[in-house]
Amino acid sequence: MPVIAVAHPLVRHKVGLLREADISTKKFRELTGEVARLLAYEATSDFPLEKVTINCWSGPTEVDQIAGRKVTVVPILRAGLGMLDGVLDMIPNAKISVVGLARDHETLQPVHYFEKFVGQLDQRTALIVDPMLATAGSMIATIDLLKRRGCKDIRALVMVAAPEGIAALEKAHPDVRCWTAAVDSHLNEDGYIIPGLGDAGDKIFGTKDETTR
Ligand SMILES: O=P(O)(O)OC[C@H]1O[C@H](OP(=O)(O)OP(=O)(O)O)[C@H](O)[C@@H]1O
Ligand SMILES: O=c1cc[nH]c(=O)[nH]1
Ligand SMILES: [Mg+2]
Repeated sequence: MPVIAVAHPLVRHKVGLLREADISTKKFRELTGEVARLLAYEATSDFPLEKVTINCWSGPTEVDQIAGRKVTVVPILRAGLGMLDGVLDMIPNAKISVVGLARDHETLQPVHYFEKFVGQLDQRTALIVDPMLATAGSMIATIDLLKRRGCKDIRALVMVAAPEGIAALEKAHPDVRCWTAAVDSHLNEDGYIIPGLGDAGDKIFGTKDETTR
């Protein structure tokens, strides 16, 4: 099942708070970070462990550590930056790759304007972060870029997904799992998720567009 709706009560509660129409930029950023931490926790639950012996206060002791996994977090600009710190709180040694895409308001197609990837993508788990999976055009384009560079373990973390985007993502990349905090009803005629969050990028950056909030 490539799209996993996280049912944890904390996640569901926080997504509900994010939907308040008059939410402040500060509160939206804080909640986005908190949801990102919880999604990262869920999406890493199968990371393998290995035993190592450390010097504990009581003497040599065998403990678990994550087995040599290299991770790159991939925020999709701009809105993905709002989730970056939350994921890094959980995986502080992760490297960061950045993809810049902006949806054309008429065609809804993602327009590519920036990319900077870390090396050794063939050996890394990529955790793509973007609050919104609407048509999934931006997510599919980012996965295409990662796969072209040899990345094989690709996971996506989103806060709200539309059924249309889920279907498109499952068709284009059935091997990629996507964790979402909510699956919403549908897209409106402008490609916005209903009920959704409005324009997540504008809310995180404080560039509120009165027509989409
Ligand atoms: O699934 P899609 O139909 O591609 O839509 C989702 C994309 O749209 C939003 O970004 P936007 O293009 O508005 O850019 P921004 O983050 O700079 O605001 C959002 O953050 C996703 O990247
Ligand atoms: O609902 C949506 C769809 C795309 N981008 C957003 O920020 N919100
Ligand atoms: Mg936007």
